[in-house]
Amino acid sequence: MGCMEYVLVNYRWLFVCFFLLPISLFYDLWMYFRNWVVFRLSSAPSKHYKKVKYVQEQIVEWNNKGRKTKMCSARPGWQTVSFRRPVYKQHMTNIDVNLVDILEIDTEKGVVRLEPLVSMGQLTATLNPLGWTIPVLPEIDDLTVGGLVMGQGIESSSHVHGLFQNTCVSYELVLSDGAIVRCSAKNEPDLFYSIPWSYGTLGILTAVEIRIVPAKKYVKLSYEPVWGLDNIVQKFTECSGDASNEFVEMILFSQHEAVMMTGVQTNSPEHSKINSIDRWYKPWFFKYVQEKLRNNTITEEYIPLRAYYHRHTRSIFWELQDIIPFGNNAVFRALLGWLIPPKISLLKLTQTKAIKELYERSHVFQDVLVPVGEMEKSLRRFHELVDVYPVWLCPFLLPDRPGMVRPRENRSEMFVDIGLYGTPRVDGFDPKETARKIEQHVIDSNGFQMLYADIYMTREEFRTMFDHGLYDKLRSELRCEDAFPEVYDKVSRAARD
Ligand SMILES: Cc1cc2nc3c(=O)[nH]c(=O)nc-3n(C[C@@H](O)[C@H](O)[C@H](O)COP(=O)(O)OP(=O)(O)OC[C@H]3O[C@@H](n4cnc5c(N)ncnc54)[C@H](O)[C@@H]3O)c2cc1C
Ligand SMILES: NC(=O)C1=CN([C@@H]2O[C@H](COP(=O)(O)OP(=O)(O)OC[C@H]3O[C@@H](n4cnc5c(N)ncnc54)[C@H](OP(=O)(O)O)[C@@H]3O)[C@@H](O)[C@H]2O)C=CC1
Ligand SMILES: CC(C)=CCC[C@@H](C)[C@H]1CC[C@H]2C3=C(CC[C@]12C)[C@@]1(C)CC[C@H](O)C[C@@H]1CC3
Repeated sequence: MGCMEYVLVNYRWLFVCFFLLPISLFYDLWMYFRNWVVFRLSSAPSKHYKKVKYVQEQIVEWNNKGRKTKMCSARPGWQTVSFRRPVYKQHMTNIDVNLVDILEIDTEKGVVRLEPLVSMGQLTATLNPLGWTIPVLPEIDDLTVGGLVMGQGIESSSHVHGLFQNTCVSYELVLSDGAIVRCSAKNEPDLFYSIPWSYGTLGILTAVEIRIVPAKKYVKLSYEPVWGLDNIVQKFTECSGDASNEFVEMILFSQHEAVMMTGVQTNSPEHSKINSIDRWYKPWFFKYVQEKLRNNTITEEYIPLRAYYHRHTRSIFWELQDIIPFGNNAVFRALLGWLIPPKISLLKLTQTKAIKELYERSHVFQDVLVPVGEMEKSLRRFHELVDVYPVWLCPFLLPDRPGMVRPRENRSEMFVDIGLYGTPRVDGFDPKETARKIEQHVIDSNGFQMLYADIYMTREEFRTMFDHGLYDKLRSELRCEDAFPEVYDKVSRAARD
């Protein structure tokens, strides 16, 4: 390892603090200015169909040239919120999809109409001041509507509303022949239910309508420390089944220590208990939550809604502690905390081969979705396999609807997302072998894996985990076979570098 490489691997914070953070700041300022101009001129939203026409033209041209290679979006791999880069983009026809705007907020119909590249940060900045929100708002600022619809999205309100796609009302798509189609549960239900988890392999998404619900100014959040795995699972199951909780989330700090968080929105906070956790000088959220384990008491406070939504953005869950080890230090926060976090896309763009290999060898990013009844067994198994803490636990309701992901018993079922992000502490950790064991556990538990993470399953195993019945039918009807790859060929380890 050369000298420069050694510094970049072992002192990545030097590069991040002195180079990446200032660049992230300029990038944010540029986007802020761009959005401000767009909003003032109101020009881009009115140009939606002009931009969609451009997508159509590219697909028609691809047809005219003989449908020779498959298609995917031209969004560069470094911009996506996942560790891997999509190598498949190199040998496919890349369709330029410049659709970044919030098109319309229709409070009478109760929907917001969005282009696929609208990010979660942009959406909360727009909707929340107007007194509206969407039912499931995934917490990382840079996640996009298109990625969440075509992939999957989850948040602490999912135990009531389901996954991100379960809150969508309609999709607008350009198909492989260049035609535009609009589908909803009533009109074209087969296509509507096949789009989630399809990873852009049925068509190019150009707009989405999502339900909106009134937003209040604060979330009244309660923190309850829980000890002992039995109690942890019992408390989690109880709170997830209680629909009076608008938000439910648990963070597991060891196999036997957790903090349960439940919340409701309110406009009447107790002023002495307001905590704006998003201020730059405040501790990182997960560290702050961990402090709650010091006392065996339930505490409550009022967090501004947008700060609650993006509570894990500042520390990228707990990933930033590996990049800037002193990032949560009070002095650092006071002086430079306002520059945090570096953009995930820039971290990806600038990571060297050595850093990438280091993460590959000694890091895990996995979100495992299993029925709540399998939670205890799964937590024990993942403790044996990786011993990574904190662990993110988020419940979600899986409704009985057609599509790739559905409950086995043909009735809605409560699931838990077990998020494993960090450095495994087990001896002899082997990323591939461990991932295979996790996958087998998920299949045996009638669960699913989030597909942004590494997938080592064979095609047959993948088809066992995800129901391809409706998807295959639609791919054949819409002439997708020579137009778009199968999902497996976009998400398997072989397709991503
Ligand atoms: C009615 C209306 C219509 C609009 N229509 C459009 C449109 O069609 N197209 C368009 O592009 N824009 C539109 N806008 C502008 C709108 O998208 C946002 O105001 C704009 O994107 C600025 O958002 P921001 O996230 O960059 O700004 P800021 O709120 O200043 O945020 C700056 C950065 O910090 C992050 N951030 C801010 N607060 C928090 C927090 N509490 N926790 C964590 N991170 C945080 C943000 O996500 C962002 O990355 C519209 C606005 C309104 C009110
Ligand atoms: N809280 C949460 O729920 C979190 C979720 N995630 C994961 O992150 C992913 C989203 O990341 P993000 O960077 O936004 O998205 P990505 O760019 O990673 O896109 C995900 C997939 O959606 C496809 N896609 C996106 N837009 C379109 C479109 N307009 N038309 C057709 N296909 C499209 C992409 O196709 P193509 O390959 O052709 O570009 C890609 O296969 C989700 O899949 C989710 O699982 C990550 C962190 C947190
Ligand atoms: C809440 C859910 C469902 C998932 C959260 C997953 C995220 C914590 C990870 C998804 C992609 C990850 C990446 C990184 C950190 C953790 C994620 C955001 C890095 C920024 C870590 C540093 C590397 O150099 C680049 C990584 C890119 C992907």
